[in-house]
Amino acid sequence: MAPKKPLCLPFLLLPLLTLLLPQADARSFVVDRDHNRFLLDGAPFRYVSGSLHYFRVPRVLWADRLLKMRMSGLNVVQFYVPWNYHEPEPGVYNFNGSRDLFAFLKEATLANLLVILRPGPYICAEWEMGGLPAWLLRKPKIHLRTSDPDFLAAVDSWFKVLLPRIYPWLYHNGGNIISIQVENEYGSYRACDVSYMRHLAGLFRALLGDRILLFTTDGPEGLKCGSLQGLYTTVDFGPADNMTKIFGLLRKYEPRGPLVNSEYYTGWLDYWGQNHSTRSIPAVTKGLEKMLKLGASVNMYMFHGGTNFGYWNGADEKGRFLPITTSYDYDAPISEAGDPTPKLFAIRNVISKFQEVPLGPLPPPSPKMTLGPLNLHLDGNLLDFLDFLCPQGPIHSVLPVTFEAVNQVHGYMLYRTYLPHTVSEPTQLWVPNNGVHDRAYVMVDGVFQGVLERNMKHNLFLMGKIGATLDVLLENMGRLSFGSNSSDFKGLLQPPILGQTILTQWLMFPLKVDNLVKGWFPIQPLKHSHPQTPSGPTFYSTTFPILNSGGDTFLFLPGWTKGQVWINGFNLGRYWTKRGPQQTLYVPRPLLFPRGAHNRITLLELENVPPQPQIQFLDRPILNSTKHRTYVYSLSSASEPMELSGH
Ligand SMILES: CCCCNC(=S)N1C[C@H](O)[C@@H](O)[C@@H](O)[C@H]1CO
Repeated sequence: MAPKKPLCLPFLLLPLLTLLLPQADARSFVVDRDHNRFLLDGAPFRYVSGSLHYFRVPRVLWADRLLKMRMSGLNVVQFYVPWNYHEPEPGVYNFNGSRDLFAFLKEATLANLLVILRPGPYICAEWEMGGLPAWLLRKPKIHLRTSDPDFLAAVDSWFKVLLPRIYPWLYHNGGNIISIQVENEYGSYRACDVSYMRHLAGLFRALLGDRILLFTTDGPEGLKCGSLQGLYTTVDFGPADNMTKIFGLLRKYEPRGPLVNSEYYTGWLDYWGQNHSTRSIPAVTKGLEKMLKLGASVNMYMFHGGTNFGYWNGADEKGRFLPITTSYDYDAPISEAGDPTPKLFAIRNVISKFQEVPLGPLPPPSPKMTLGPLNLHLDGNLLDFLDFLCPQGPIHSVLPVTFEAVNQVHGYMLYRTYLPHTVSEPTQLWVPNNGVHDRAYVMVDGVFQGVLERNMKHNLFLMGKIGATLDVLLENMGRLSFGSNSSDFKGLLQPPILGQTILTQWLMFPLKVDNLVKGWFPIQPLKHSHPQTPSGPTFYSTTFPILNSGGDTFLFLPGWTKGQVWINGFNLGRYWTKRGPQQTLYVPRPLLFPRGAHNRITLLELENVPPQPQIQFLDRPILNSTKHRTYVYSLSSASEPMELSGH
């Protein structure tokens, strides 16, 4: 629903009223440079905003999260628009269900929250490829985030679809969007292509008109290259940063107008294999109070983080490739499960010193559910399902090709060849130039040999007879969302070498695992032609009813290694119990069928299953376990876990 038209007064009354009343229809949000503030409808306005990403929360929970943000004292919600979430293929658009951006805008209105929109085209956000669609890489030489004509053509095409749909939602048109960000921390990107930024600014102006406030956001080191004449300059920094110094730097770009921190970090992101990140409540509230005392407008990043469901996590490059975890809890004021935390109440208390906070209690934490342990049964080795996973059959090439070259965006692709000679002694298999993007699971005649991993594990040793089938399952762990200026292609980027032999003649099977899991389970594989060893890529599943009315819950996979989970066909995301720090996956209650119906859980375990293939549903998350442990929780949620073993 587009916003309502302004009230239509009987035309005889209007001239009189416009003389008597301030411009009743003069909806406006502007910068007042004379008084270093914003004006909303002509009155001084300071926003206290929070980031919530609709693409990380099931649609049925949007209203709940936005209400909690409003009740926390916020008056604005800030969010990105991921291009790749809405244009999965060139010219194919999806604004449905949990991708219905306009339904989210309406929910924000209903929650009495104004909106700061950040449509990119690049958004970073620890999101797959920073929001850019992977299909851009089908032109391998494309220069992302520059005035490369191929890149700009795709950007123009996308924004000519999106921005006209945004136009009615602009505040002065009756909507709730008060400002729009152009690009994202462009000053942190080595290209520093000012004509690209000018192109974007011109496109936004052409499609959104000249009244909407357009702005940029950069870290302090990025202001030089990220700011642009005609776009309001804002900055981002966290509790530990030197606010006086940074705002002083900002004043070099915006000598007058309100100070704005567009991303005040309330927590931080997590990487698989690194320690869980937190930010202390005193540090966060101290910095917030100092900014509000300065009269600054602030957006807290994140106020509610949510989850990287499916394959949507991104990755950073900090010395090595670091994929982001499935949980985007971010140690945010509202937890991943949507529960108010002590940090929220502390922030709410600070806000209440500066502006009115809605009366009434915050909604309580949602009901939680424990269940299990549940035994999972073996459905079959992934190789047994190849006909279902790749119904169109393989692509042949002398040398292996990338995911992008065969239009495979997410997930997995199987690379198959045959041993050109017998290797009767353990012989090294490796891929030159760190060319495994990102993890490879190696089988010989269906028997799991081990793993190769980008930056981490460059070789393994195997034996086999001439003509034996060598299968290399490649996993895309999420494309770089920050740091690298190069395109993050996925798959085998170089032909593997066995001993001294470059392996050629490859069959590539792009795998549609989600279609299989959604469609046919439990299916019986056509043949169990592969040894049913509980190692290597294997499907497990079971069904289960929920007790009484159920609740939110956290899937715990003690003893499992790494893989993907689906519940009732919904791709819950990646687990990596062995590496951590995340040990549980958030399961929103709405994903589960009510009491009596049977829910189905399916796992694709990529490496090794525990001796007893069991799972549990806990009533609390485990996000900071840096050791692989095995716990058994008693069914009563009050008890602490008993640690069975540490290894
Ligand atoms: C390790 C730094 C990753 C770069 N990202 C940074 S600084 N951030 C700024 C960026 O604009 C935002 O989208 C988020 O990505 C945020 C971190 O949560």
